[in-house]
Amino acid sequence: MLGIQHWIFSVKWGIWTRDNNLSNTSRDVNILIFGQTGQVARELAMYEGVTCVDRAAADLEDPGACAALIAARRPDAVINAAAYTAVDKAEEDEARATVINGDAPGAMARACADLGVPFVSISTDYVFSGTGTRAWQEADPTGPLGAYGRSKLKGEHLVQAAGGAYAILRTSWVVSAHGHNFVKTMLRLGAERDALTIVGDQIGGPTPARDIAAACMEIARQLADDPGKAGIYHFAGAPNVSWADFARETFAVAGLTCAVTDIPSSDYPTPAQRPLNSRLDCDRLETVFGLRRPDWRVGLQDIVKEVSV
Ligand SMILES: NC(=O)C1=CN([C@@H]2O[C@H](COP(=O)(O)OP(=O)(O)OC[C@H]3O[C@@H](n4cnc5c(N)ncnc54)[C@H](OP(=O)(O)O)[C@@H]3O)[C@@H](O)[C@H]2O)C=CC1
Ligand SMILES: Cc1cn([C@H]2C[C@H](O)[C@@H](COP(=O)(O)OP(=O)(O)O[C@H]3O[C@@H](C)C(=O)[C@@H](O)[C@H]3O)O2)c(=O)[nH]c1=O
Ligand SMILES: [Mg+2]
Repeated sequence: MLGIQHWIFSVKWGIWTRDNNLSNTSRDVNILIFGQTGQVARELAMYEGVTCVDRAAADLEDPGACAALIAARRPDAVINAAAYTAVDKAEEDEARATVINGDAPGAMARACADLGVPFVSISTDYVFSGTGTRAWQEADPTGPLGAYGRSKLKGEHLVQAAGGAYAILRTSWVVSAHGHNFVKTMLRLGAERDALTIVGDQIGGPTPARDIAAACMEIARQLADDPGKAGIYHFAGAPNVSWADFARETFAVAGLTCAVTDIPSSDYPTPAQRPLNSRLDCDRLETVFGLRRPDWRVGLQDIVKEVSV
């Protein structure tokens, strides 16, 4: 049930947006973010009115503690930007990944539903099997290929089951100037090597963490106004590319000379299998929230600049 708390939040945010003509957060609004060091968490930390909690303050291996923190702090909204994201390592550590990516967001969602405040949780293209070439829609059947995808899918199910004003934002191929990601790996390898072989048969939308943070903030704001918008949404950068082409574009932007040869996924064996088709159909998010796919080539310019300074 969405109660008085929810109503106050909606009014606070409404006043801010009217006065400032900005789709941004209010000084008076208090948004709790799980995660502090991660790619998306670091971008969320740039907003006013947010409090990021790290592993020491809230360990997702203890879902009950995460829920208790929400109940004690009574925030106006919660965004979960913490997760077990080591895709290959998850294959041998599935129980831990499942608590962190499954049970913890479930507990957070229930605590938010009890308080009557919006909850935004981030999920992944890896909940899909990757068959075909059509872009995945929100209602398409899931079929994760590995432990990470299965653990994130459990999180989706538990968040949905909690009810409340939730949004599950499925994104893909997150990149930023911080933490571990493909762009940073390519900037390092591209400076060391003359040539690289990169998989060319996995296709998806690279998504700057900064754009994900902005989307999460806007979704939380709109959910406060209209909990009827609760649901699963896709959000990925455009245009879709292969990892090989993404590497080429990264080298071009960075001015690095490194030849890229396309290889099939079968020539790049990893403990976890990745989906070949990671294309996400993002129309629903645009229709309901007015949020469009960001052009990752714009974000890439910023990331390369920020990494090299
Ligand atoms: N990275 C990607 O390519 C993609 C990510 N996603 C999803 O987007 C979201 C954000 O990902 P991203 O920013 O890349 O994540 P990162 O891998 O950059 O960061 C993960 C964050 O989670 C925290 N964390 C991990 N385990 C715990 C724990 N037990 N308790 C508390 N905090 C913990 C980490 O903290 P610490 O520093 O202490 O380890 C870190 O802050 C996640 O839900 C992820 O599944 C979706 C699609 C693609
Ligand atoms: C370094 C390197 C990678 N690759 C391939 C491996 C892989 O298929 C692809 C990308 O490598 P990564 O290690 O970034 O892949 P990965 O960690 O699986 O990335 C995924 O992370 C999780 C958290 C998600 O949710 C996904 O959306 C996705 O971003 O590039 C090469 O082909 N050659 C190389 O030299
Ligand atoms: Mg990775």
